[in-house]
Amino acid sequence: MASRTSLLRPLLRGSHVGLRCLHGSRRSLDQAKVRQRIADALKASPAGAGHQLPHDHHIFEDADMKMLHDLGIHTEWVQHNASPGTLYDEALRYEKGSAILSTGALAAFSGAKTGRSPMDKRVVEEPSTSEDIWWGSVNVPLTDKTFKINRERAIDYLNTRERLYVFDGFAGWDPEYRYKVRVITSRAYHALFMHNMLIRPTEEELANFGEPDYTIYNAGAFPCNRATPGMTSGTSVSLNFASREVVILGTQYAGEMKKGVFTIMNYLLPKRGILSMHASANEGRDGDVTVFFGLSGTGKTTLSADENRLLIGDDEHAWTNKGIFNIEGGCYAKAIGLTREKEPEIWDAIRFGALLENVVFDPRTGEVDYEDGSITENTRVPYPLEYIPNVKIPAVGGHPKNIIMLTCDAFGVLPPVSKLTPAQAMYHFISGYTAKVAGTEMGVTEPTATFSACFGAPFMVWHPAKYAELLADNMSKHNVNAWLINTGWTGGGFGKGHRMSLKDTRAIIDAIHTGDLAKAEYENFPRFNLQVPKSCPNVDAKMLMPSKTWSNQDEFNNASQRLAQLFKETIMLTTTISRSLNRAAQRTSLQQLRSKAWCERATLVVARGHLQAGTFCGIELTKAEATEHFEDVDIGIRIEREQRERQWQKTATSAFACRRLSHISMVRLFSTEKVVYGAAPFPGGKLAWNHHAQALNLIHERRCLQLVKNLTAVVLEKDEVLLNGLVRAKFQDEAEAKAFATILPFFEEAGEGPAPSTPPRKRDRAVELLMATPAKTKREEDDAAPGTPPRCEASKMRDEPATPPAPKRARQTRLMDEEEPVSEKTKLVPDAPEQHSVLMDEVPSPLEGNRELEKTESFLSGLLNVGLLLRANREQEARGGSARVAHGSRFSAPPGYPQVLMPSSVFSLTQAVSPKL
Ligand SMILES: Nc1ncnc2c1ncn2[C@@H]1O[C@H](COP(=O)(O)OP(=O)(O)O)[C@@H](O)[C@H]1O
Ligand SMILES: C=C(OP(=O)(O)O)C(=O)O
Repeated sequence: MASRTSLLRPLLRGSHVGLRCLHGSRRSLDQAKVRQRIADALKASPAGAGHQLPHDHHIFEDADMKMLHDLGIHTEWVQHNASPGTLYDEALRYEKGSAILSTGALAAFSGAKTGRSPMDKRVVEEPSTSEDIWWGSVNVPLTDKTFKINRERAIDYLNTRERLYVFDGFAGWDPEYRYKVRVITSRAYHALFMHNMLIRPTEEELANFGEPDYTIYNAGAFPCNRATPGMTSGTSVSLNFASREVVILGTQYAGEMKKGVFTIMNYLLPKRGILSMHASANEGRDGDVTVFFGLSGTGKTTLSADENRLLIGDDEHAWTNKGIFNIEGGCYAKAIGLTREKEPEIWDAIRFGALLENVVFDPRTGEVDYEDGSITENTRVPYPLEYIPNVKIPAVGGHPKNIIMLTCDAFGVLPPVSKLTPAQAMYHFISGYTAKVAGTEMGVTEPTATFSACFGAPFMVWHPAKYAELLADNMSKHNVNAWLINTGWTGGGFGKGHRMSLKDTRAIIDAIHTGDLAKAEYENFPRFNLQVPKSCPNVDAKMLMPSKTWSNQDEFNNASQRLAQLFKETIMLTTTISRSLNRAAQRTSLQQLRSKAWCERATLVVARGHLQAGTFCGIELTKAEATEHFEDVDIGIRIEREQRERQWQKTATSAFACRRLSHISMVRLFSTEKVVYGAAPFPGGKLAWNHHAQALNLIHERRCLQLVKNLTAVVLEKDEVLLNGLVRAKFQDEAEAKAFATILPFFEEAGEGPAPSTPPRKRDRAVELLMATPAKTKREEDDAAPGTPPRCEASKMRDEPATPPAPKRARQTRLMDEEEPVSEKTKLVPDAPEQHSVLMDEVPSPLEGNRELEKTESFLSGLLNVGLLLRANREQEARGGSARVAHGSRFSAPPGYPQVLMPSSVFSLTQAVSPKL
């Protein structure tokens, strides 16, 4: 066994002396002279004998050099798309610990970081993309200024290096969706990694490469400055979609580059209506394609390498109207515990040109100990696709016949295989339940349950609904079978049971491919309502039903209940995320924010470490502004301070639950991961919450229905409804818009809270008025005399007059919320603000005339479906049945309810199949 110190000892010393003389050379030298000087230098070097003279294109052409100079890079020695042999040489000479192993693979070490650093990923917030991005804990915003500081720091560092490596390659095997990526790095190891992982250009393609679409500056050996605003550690991976750059500082884990490219593709492809997938894929002899979705460690690489099928790719794919294509040119397999018997294709791919990262080996023999995880559990081997014998090049395939969702269930509860309905497939795609395995992310040391939307939340850029909608669309068009496979634990959870055997998982996948599994008899797996086969060729039937593998049934029931609870909470979170509505709303100016009607309802909260006007779309304020405009400023500041002192939970619970919660409930609540959102009428206000379960309880049990209860609607145009005076929802036609308005009373009735204070007669009248309000055309509005207040049906209805003065040019009246019912809880808030009737022109809708309508629709349908389904579920359950929800984009309302056509949404599907507690 190799000792750690011996591993890190440089293998070759001083052999670069001769090469150094090149640094004085000027780039104006022609290439022949440069090559001659290298040859001379090599001859003079102690290791020179037999040293391979770099191929022509290893040295940049002058034009390319100029391109680098323009980026601020002035290092003279730049290897361009060097061959693996050259990169081996370079690594052996200049990178500590590098060695050629017995298989011919190159051993490389990534230093302190041996896994991804998701907490240190940042995305530049800038106008051209900010509305598209799903901001939150995955896509943490960064200012352009900080990005520039990091970029400059990276370039400064690269300029201190005597040798740099540039690799130009492609992402995407379909030429129509192919992007050019340039990687600039100070490590030969990184260049070889990207040589393996990107699609390698031919000589001709390289000659015509031109300007890249995206550039990655990998200065991972040098830390970022943690005092730079927005940086929280010495590591930073920052993406800038506007400048099309990625800057890496403070981590040499090579996976950051590959996942950086994937993140870029996850932005660019959906923007073009193409689904990108964190999935592997292979193809049968008959051309049938299988896609394996899964978070890291669930088995995408392992299971897609199948001797009976052609490998298309092991990690990142896209699905167009032609079929699927791989994004990458290589595979990135896990090496821990690797054996030839279990994973022969991967084992045989470990040869010259492949890298072995962070493995322990015997320096005398070069033999690797694959069981040794003492450097990291995340030992890896990147190799080119062609190293798998049965690979499909070009790496494209037809439309999938089977979609397999891989989950590594650390609870040991989910069956090894279940057949999914389309609704269940969407449900599991959106929830993305699995366990993070040790090592892949820094800090994860044992399997940890997680819900990673789209089975790859860390790499998604848009809201998960964007990917879910594309997947739902593709699946319905191409009649795909969907399966859920648990590659995690069985017979007990992590620590008690054991990992599903690879042999069984492979046998199950074989049976899917032969069609045997589809023909099997199925039984129901209770609580999760999954269809589980009673038998599967080459698998012990007892294995198939999880309860039968546990010795203690009480423990099984507890674990299953716990997991179901987690699912329930997560899907509730996911279905109610406001998508990018909050970003749209952010465009509202501070001036509008200062308008009295808004201020009175403002609540200050802390989100993303900044003081924000909670119910006002997350607009960031200075403390001075906050103090000037908001009476509640002290609470916000206190929270901010206490948050810093890590007393978040206490503060959140005491401050919000006792005092501010009902205040905020005025503007409705819903929640995402640990964050409670104020929804309509001012979406996007955020409250930080420490325990999302706790927050959910508050919302789910007490507030959710009030959330929908308080919606009001005005039919604006034939097909457009104005919701709560702010959010416009566009419907297919007038009938749908009217149906929407008609359904509102049902939400009101569905509320679990105290009866609304408005008498039913008034309520009916409101609906009548809503329905009767003639759709005002733009022309009619323009024709109205300036200064003439509009017909205010809402204020006619109300006992009190509308408070604000008539606007100069009013167009549309907002029908006000019903008064908030005064419950015991709201009484806790003596200063609960009043809601005022405001005319639209006074507080113009931030959504007006913008492109958010579609997103609004999705948001609304998600929101509304929650309300409808809760009621439907209750009623159906009361009758002893389960909720009835139609597949597709339509919600089938319970008998006696009007049939409501909702805009296309996957949310109704997901709600329908949520596990029963
Ligand atoms: N039943 C199983 N199915 C798939 N992988 C398994 C199974 N049991 C153990 N493993 C191990 O889990 C790891 C899966 O990793 P990998 O295939 O690289 O996942 P991904 O490509 O999804 O990140 C491999 O090390 C594999 O040997
Ligand atoms: C490389 C990674 O993913 P995967 O395990 O899916 O290859 C990663 O998450 O860093």
